[in-house]
Amino acid sequence: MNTERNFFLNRIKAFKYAAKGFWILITTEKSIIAQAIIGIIVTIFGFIMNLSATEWLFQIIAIALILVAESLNTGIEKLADFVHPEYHKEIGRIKDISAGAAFFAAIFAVIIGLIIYIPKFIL
Ligand SMILES: Nc1ncnc2c1ncn2[C@@H]1O[C@H](COP(=O)(O)OP(=O)(O)OP(=O)(O)O)[C@@H](O)[C@H]1O
Repeated sequence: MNTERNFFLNRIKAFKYAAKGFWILITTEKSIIAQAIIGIIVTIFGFIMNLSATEWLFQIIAIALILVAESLNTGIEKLADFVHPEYHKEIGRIKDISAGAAFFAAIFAVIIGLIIYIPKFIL
């Protein structure tokens, strides 16, 4: 019973830490704020273009993919700067790889965007 209670208390605590991290990201991290603003603009555009339910789902997934990848990239950059603030070739490589993950997400988000919007403008 007690371990069960601890489990739930720990889950609530973990949720609070995660919410704190979310708040840090959206209030202090310029790259996340910029991506969130783009996400809001694209969402407004979605309303203007009257997207179908399926198109909305893919657009929301694309926005989420970008924000999640960018957030993890930010975390890895912070960790790298903390463990090794000075210049190091390997830190540069780690940061490049981490940024590459965000780039991956961006490529697929653009593909999703093209599939949704090209027919609306061309057909
Ligand atoms: N300590 C370092 N040692 C070697 N290369 C680094 C180091 N810090 C940054 N770099 C290089 O500079 C690039 C940009 O790093 P930085 O941490 O400034 O990321 P950024 O994308 O500019 O960050 P932000 O998301 O804050 O704009 C890295 O991908 C890496 O190639």
